[in-house]
Amino acid sequence: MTDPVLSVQGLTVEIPGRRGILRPVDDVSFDIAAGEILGVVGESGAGKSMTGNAVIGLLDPPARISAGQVMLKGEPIHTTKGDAIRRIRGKRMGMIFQDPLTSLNPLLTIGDQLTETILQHLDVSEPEARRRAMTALDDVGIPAVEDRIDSYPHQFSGGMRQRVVIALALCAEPEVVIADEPTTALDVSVQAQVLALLKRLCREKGLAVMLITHDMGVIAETADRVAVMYAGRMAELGPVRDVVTVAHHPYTAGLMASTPDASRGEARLRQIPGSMPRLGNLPAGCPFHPRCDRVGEKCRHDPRPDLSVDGGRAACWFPLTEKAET
Ligand SMILES: Nc1ncnc2c1ncn2[C@@H]1O[C@H](COP(=O)(O)OP(=O)(O)OP(=O)(O)O)[C@@H](O)[C@H]1O
Repeated sequence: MTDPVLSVQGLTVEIPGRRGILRPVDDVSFDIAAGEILGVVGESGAGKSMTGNAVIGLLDPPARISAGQVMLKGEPIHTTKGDAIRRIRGKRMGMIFQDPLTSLNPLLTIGDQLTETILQHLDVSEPEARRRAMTALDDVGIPAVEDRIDSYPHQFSGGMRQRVVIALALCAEPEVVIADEPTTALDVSVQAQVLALLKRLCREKGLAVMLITHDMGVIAETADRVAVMYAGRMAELGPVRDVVTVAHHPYTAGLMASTPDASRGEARLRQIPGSMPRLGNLPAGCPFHPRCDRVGEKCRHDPRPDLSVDGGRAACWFPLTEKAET
């Protein structure tokens, strides 16, 4: 891989609670290169959003980064606070959330919101900012931009609003984009269009994109590499085409099996039995072991192995490429 734009190493987030310290993100590491989409996938509560929020400096106290580092083009940003992190967030890292209405101000036209953001982060004149706002809207496929730029968010459909949010995240020309369930609130057909747009912009603008989703289908369609998370830790990391062909971690295989393949007309899902353990009540050994059909004695007692950089792709004692313990 060329030098990564975003490098996350050993990232750990802690939340002090009445019954002790919770670790919603535990020793998570990944890199994202320019023009690459890393998909982060897992069920609800896996720690995906918390990872994204930690990377972009948006953790709500008392949650805090307790270990590890976040490097943006080799520069550590995990200790950056206040105005400095706000500047990085607007200018160098953009964020796209699930609900476009949380990112848009209902009282301002989309043109004013874009122009304001551009003026805040780029050293350009007001007419130039307005021109760039138009280009940004054009880039995300808003038709008849000249007629729509002075419209308010509620005058757009859900899909078009999410395009505006993408324009807003990209208008200050960031290097990294974190998209947290960007299409979950949209109809399936609109979802595909918005994901295709994100992919095109990632390639054209050389963005490093972290795409957070619970949907393996979205990953298969959109991402280049995938990080599978379970109970705050990384279960598997690898190129999407390898992972969807042969999952190494039983949890990844379970996620794949519960994703319907529309091309084969599949509708019924085979859900993974059981549910993700609560953070304050993690089982001993591998946290996935109570749900795992390959569980061996080791899994009940020994912490799961680390992901090894070369060799093992999954944090599992008995990955699917090896014979299960009998
Ligand atoms: N303030 C908090 N105090 C205690 N636990 C928290 C707090 N905020 C989040 N958590 C827990 O942290 C874990 C990770 O949450 P996170 O939102 O990152 O999961 P996620 O994978 O993004 O799931 P979802 O898709 O539902 O958003 C969850 O178990 C959640 O209950």
